[in-house]
Amino acid sequence: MQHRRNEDNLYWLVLLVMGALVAGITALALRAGQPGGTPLALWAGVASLVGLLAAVLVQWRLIRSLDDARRHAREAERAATQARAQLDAALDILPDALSFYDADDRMVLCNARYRELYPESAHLMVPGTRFEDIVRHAAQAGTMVEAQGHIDDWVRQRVAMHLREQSHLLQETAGDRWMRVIERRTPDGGIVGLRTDMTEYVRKERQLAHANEKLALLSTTDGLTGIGNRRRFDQRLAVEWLRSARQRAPLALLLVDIDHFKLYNDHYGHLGGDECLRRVALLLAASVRRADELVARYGGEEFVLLLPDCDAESAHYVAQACMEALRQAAVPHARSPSASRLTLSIGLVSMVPDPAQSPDTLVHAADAALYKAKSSGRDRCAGFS
Ligand SMILES: Nc1nc2c(ncn2[C@@H]2O[C@H](COP(=O)(O)OP(=O)(O)OP(=O)(O)O)[C@@H](O)[C@H]2O)c(=O)[nH]1
Repeated sequence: MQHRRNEDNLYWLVLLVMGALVAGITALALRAGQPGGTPLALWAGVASLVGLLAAVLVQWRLIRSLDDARRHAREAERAATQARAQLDAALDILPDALSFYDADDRMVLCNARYRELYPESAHLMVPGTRFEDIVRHAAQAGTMVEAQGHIDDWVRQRVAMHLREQSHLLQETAGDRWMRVIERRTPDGGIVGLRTDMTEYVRKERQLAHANEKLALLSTTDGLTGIGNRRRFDQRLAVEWLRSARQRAPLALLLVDIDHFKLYNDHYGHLGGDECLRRVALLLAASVRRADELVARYGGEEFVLLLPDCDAESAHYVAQACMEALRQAAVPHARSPSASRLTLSIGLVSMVPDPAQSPDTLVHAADAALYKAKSSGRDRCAGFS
C-alpha cells in the first residue's frame, strides 16, 4: 500500500516538474521574442514557480513517507524478532517436547526438550530438515528400540503415522526410556507433535504389576510347604475344567492323604508333623513333570495333583510314582498301626468334564475314591467308579 502511494507521488512529481519546465521554457521563449513581456509570459512564469513549489512539496512528502515506511518496516522486524524470542523462551520452558513440521513434513521449529529427548539427532533438528531424515538418523543411531532389525520398514510406517490426521503412541527409546507421542495435523496442513517423558510412569507401572504378581502368587501359595494352596487349586480347576470340556480331553485328579497323621503328630510333635508335611509336598512336586500339572495342599494333611489331558491309566501311573517316592524316602512312623513308615492313600479320578456340571464333581469323585482307599486298608490308590 505504502509502496503504491510512493509510486503515485513520484508520478505526480515528474508531471509537475515537466509542466513547470515547459511553462518556464515557454515563458523564456515568449519573453525573448517580445521584449517588455506579455500576460501569457507572466502566467507561464507563475505556473513555472507553482510547479517548482509543488515539486518541492511532493518531494518532501515523498521523502517523509519513505522514512515512515522504513521506520515501520524496522519496527515490524523488531516486533517479529521479539515475538520469536518470546515464543522460543516459552517453548523452551515447557517440560514436554514440542515440534512443528510443515505440510511437506519439513521441520519448522522445535523446542530444546525435543532435542534433549533425541540427543543423537539433535544436530538435524533445524528448520527445513525432513521428518523422515530425522527419524531415520535416530533409528540408525539405535535410539528407536522398535526399529532395530528393520529400520526401513519402521521409518516408512513412522512417516505414514506422522502424516495422519492424528496419532497416539507409546515409544520406547534406548536406555529403557518411554515417550508418549501425540501428533495432530494443523489447519494449514502442518503437523504439531507433543512428546511427554513417561519413563518414571512406565517403571512405576511395571513395579506395581510385579508387586501384584508377587502378591497374587503369595496369596495362592501355602505358607508351610511352599507349593500351591487351596485357592490356587480352585482357580486352576475352574480353568482346566472348562478347557478340558471344550477340548473333550480327560482331566485327572489325585486326592492324596497321609495315613494316620494324627498319630504322627502325637508321636513326633506338631513341629515334626510340619516337617513331615514339607517332605511329602516336595516328594509330590517332584513326581509331576509337565508345566501344566499342579500340586497343591488341599488342607491339613491332604494334597491334590491336578493333571490335564490325563486318562485314568496315566493318572494311576503318577499315583504309583508318588507312593514309590515315599517308600524310597522311608520316613519312619513309629505309631502307625498299618506300617512302620509313612504311607499315603490316594483317591484317583479321570473324566472328560461336562460343562453343565460344576468342577466340584471331580473333587467329590476323588473324595469318594479316597474313602475307598482308606477303608480298604490304606497305603494304596483307589479309582472312582
Ligand atoms: N503338624 C501339623 N499338623 C496338622 C496340620 N494340619 C492338620 N494337621 C493335623 O493332621 C491331623 C489329621 O488327622 P485326621 O484327620 O484324624 O487324619 P489321620 O490321623 O491322618 O487319619 P487317616 O486320615 O484316617 O489316616 C490332625 O491331627 C491335625 O491336627 C499342620 O499344618 N501341621
